[in-house]
Amino acid sequence: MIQPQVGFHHLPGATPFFRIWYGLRRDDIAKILLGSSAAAISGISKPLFGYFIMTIGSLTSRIVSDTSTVKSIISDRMAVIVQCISSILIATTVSMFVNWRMGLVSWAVMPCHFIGGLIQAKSAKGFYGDAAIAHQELVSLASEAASNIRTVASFVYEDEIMKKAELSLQEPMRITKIESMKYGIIQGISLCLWNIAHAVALWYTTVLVQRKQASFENSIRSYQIFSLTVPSITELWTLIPMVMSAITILNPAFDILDRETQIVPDEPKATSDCWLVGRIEFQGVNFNYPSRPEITILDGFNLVIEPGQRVALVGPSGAGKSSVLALILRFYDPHRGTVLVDNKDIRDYNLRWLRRQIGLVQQEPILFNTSIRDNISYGSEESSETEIIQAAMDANIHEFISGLPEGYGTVVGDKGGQLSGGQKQRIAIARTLLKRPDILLLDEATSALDGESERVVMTSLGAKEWNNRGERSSNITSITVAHRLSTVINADMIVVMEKGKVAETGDHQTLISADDGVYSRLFHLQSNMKD
Ligand SMILES: Nc1ncnc2c1ncn2[C@@H]1O[C@H](COP(=O)(O)OP(=O)(O)OP(=O)(O)O)[C@@H](O)[C@H]1O
Repeated sequence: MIQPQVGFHHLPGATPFFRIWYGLRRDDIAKILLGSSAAAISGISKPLFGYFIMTIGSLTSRIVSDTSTVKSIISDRMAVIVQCISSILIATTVSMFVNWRMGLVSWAVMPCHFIGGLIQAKSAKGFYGDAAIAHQELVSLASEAASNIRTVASFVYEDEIMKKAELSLQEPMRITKIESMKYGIIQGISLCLWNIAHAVALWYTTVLVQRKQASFENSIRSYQIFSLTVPSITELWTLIPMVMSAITILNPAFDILDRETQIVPDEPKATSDCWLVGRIEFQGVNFNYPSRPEITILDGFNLVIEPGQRVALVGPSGAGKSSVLALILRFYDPHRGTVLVDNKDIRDYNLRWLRRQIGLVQQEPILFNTSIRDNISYGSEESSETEIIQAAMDANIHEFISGLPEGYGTVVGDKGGQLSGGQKQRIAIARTLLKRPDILLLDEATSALDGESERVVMTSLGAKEWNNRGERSSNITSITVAHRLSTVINADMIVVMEKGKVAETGDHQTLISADDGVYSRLFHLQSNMKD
């Protein structure tokens, strides 16, 4: 199965706080604070990722919780912080004006609040961070379990999932308990410092009155200004830790955004108005997945597919068939060697344009919880009803759709759950045909169809040509990956793969006549199983 590539592109690296407020880059700040060499040593440069490896759950959790954190930092907390700072400044000026001695005392006791606030900030950091991580793990687990609910239920795995959920919360809960106790004590100390500041200010007020250095009215005014401002100071110091902790939570979110894909979809920029003829060539391709660099998947792989040819890739599981399709779609680049499309290196095409010319149908098609019509026209929204129906006919699904009470307006349910596997596959084939691809990649795309249905679909796909593109009328190039050899019997060329290499090529008749060949052995094995 081919996994889709998800790329996050070109977001500048910056710490969240500064990125939000000043748009400064992280390495700029590091350079300012530490000097450029420190930035290099600390590895602050942007990470490069060939592939994005993350569960849907944790990604969803980040999107939901982190974006609301950004909102709360920007819209709520920052407004209050600015309000506190301005009221402190105004109050200090006024109290200096009323009685400068009192004004100075107000400033003199400020360190009590600063120290209390700093201790709070330090203790709050770990407190919020752990809760966020625990939440993320739980969301990931819940989303995975919910999206695979049938597998979970069929293995009676519900209790295990509950245990895992409890387990994932145990350690953070232990840490949170300790942290909340620490936080409470620290909060108490900081309130104590707050009261000390009040007591000192009040005591000094009485001293000033006794020494006649201030009138009773002015000293009361000055003390009132001070005491009314202290809550702002305290609030400021309770908000700053919150913002600091929120920034800690945001760091992983920005780490995701800072990821850059090695395969940039918009380079080179130039696209083409033409279509592809459909010639594909693999020249000495060596390939391994970035997540498992030690395992060679394709080893000196050579293959030429002529325009309009119907090619089948067969071979034992794990031979690298789907990986060949992944390279044509440029989900990955080969480690060594070249993939050519129409005699041009695949890397020289604008990737988005190239992918638009290629249709892929996978074994487990992804359908959306919307109508059959919308599912078929996905990505080809400008298509007419006639074109949608024609695509459905080619995929041998029109009859079934017409028989439904709501026809093409029938909603297919979450992930197409209200349809059978074969119906989903045929809708996915119709969707891909509507895209009018020049190259069609079928990865076990008809595995859920019965023999007759598969024959109709494969015959229709084999004869497919897009006549309405000017002078062009050649068949589309198709590559079919299949385990069931009856699927590929009519292919123009069957490529038998073994351990990342081409073991045999030829049409069905040629390959079957080689008694000791891999294809012949597989074919007879499958025929015997049928008997
Ligand atoms: N995303 C991935 N990361 C790491 N290894 C992978 C990845 N996808 C596939 N592989 C490994 O690459 C090898 C070839 O996989 P591939 O899917 O191309 O084989 P295949 O011939 O299509 O197999 P099957 O017929 O079972 O679908 C396998 O050993 C598989 O474990």
